[in-house]
Amino acid sequence: MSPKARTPQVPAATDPSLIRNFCIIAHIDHGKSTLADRMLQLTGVVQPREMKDQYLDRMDIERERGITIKSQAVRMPWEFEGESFAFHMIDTPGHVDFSYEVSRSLDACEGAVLLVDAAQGIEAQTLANLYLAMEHDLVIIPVLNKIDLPAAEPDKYAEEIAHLIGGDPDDVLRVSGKTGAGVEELLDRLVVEVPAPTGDADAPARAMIFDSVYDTYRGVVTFVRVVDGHLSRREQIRMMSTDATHSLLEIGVSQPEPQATEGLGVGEVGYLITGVKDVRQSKVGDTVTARDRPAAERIGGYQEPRPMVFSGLFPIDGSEFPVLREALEKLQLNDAALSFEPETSAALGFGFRVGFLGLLHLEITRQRLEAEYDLDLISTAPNVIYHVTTEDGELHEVTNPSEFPDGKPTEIREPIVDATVIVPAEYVGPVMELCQSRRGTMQGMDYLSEERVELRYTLPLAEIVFDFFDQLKSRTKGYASLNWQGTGDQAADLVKVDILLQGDKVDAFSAITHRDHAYSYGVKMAKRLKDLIPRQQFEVPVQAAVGSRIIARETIRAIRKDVLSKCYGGDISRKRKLLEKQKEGKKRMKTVGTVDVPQEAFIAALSSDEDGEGKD
Ligand SMILES: Nc1nc2c(ncn2[C@@H]2O[C@H](COP(=O)(O)OP(=O)(O)OP(=O)(O)O)[C@@H](O)[C@H]2O)c(=O)[nH]1
Repeated sequence: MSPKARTPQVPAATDPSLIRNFCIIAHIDHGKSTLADRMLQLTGVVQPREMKDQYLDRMDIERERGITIKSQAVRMPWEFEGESFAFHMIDTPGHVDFSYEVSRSLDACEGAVLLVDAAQGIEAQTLANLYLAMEHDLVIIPVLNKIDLPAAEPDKYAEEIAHLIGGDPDDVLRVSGKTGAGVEELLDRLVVEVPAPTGDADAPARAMIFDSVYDTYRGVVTFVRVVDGHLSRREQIRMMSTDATHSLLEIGVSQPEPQATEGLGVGEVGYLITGVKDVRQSKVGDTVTARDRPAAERIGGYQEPRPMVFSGLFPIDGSEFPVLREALEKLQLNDAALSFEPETSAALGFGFRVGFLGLLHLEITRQRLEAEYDLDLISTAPNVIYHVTTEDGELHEVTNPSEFPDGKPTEIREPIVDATVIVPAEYVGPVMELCQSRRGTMQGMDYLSEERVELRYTLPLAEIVFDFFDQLKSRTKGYASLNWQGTGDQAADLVKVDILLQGDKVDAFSAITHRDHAYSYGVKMAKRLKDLIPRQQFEVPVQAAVGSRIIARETIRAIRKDVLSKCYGGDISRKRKLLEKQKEGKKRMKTVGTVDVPQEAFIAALSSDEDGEGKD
């Protein structure tokens, strides 16, 4: 956080009737950050010359990818009919993987701006967020954005929105985050339509944590929304899930730079700094109370984040294992959904089995580990959670192919999701084909308008975590939007495919697939390894097997790599150099059984399909 926070004074809006807490929910790229920027400017909390695009997307990685990962709360003053109000705007992430974070932010609000791109209309993520906001009983203010675009069709999409949420198309506000048109009117409407927070000011303090950030200089910064009572600067606080107590070093609000205050009252949204360094001491979803006058009950209603996808992360340089552990521990604070435990692989050495919300979450985490902690990593193929019952009646939870029990299971269950795809009508065919090839079952189809269709499918999670979204985009020229939500599990005919080198299993390549896909996976991996592994002194069979049955085989032919053969004559120093070089080369090899495999081969084999072929 910046040490020289210079911002205009915001009235100490301890009177809850003058507070409005809201968030902006939108599909990715519909302009949430740009609208937030305009609000910061119009309310005067950020001066024009300090303004930079997407002001709130602080983290470098967010800027790089252009997406918002962490929610953040900003306080803004607003004069309306002679009274000074204080807004707390809570920024929410827009991507499908982070719906858990969205739901936490929604809990801190009474209202939501439903922002829809006037040239695109409602997309899958708009719907998903809207349903979440409705579940949280938020007042919805529908807004069409980007009305300055020549391609904008506000009338058409106002109809679409009104059709969806009820009400009159004329009530759908039209704004441009870019030019600022309509944004003042939106702020006025927020004052009028969003209810003021309610809570018992005299009750023991209760504040809920909706975000927690690890800051290198200040330690853990915890974002809270006060529900009851008052948290004061001089108080000791208590985390209700663990009963741990901490002194407050600072309490304050973001405007958006941190501004220390004397305390936070009912309905206020701000931050706490306690000086704790241990990232697990400030849990998202927890309730903060005062040590000396603690509340009796925690604030309920939170959903624990559950990882859906697991992958092994291994440092390429084995000595970086402790750095990886520390880095994961630090990321965990920012990210309540990240879980990990140590894992050992014969092929890849020491690493961690890491749980993620989805593939984007995996990718972002990996990118942060590499960028912020300077680690080089290999990740193994993502795996969902399977429940396998063996003949002895025991139930195994399998998040890693290596845990897949031997022998014949009596039942295997896999997670399934309800997926919604919104797509122009002409692409319905290709989308249905794709869903079918991924073992999908159609649940329904609705026309949002004459040209746009909402398709609903139940699909196995394992079939969509890999490249489903990419496939969907390429089959619909980028027009489809996708959202999904876990809904339970179903029995499925799944098998573990092992890859063997010279008869030895290479653990990093085992995969759990549907029986119908086992053969194509086996053939593909065997081929890949044959191409990537250099010839050895002896013949090496590369096999794919289901149980003891071999389903594919390739052979790496033998070669005697005599580096000296080219050196006729007696230049002994040159010969020595070549021998040294060959020895160096050996060091970078991993030995699997009797076969030397360059680590690059593992990395290349595990990297995603460079030839773009799908799983089907
Ligand atoms: N013409 C026009 N472009 C806009 C407007 N608002 C946003 N954009 C552009 O739309 C793109 C996406 O805007 P962002 O504000 O980054 O969208 P976002 O919803 O915050 O995106 P995520 O954070 O990735 O979810 C950017 O290129 C913006 O410049 C607008 O009112 N008019």
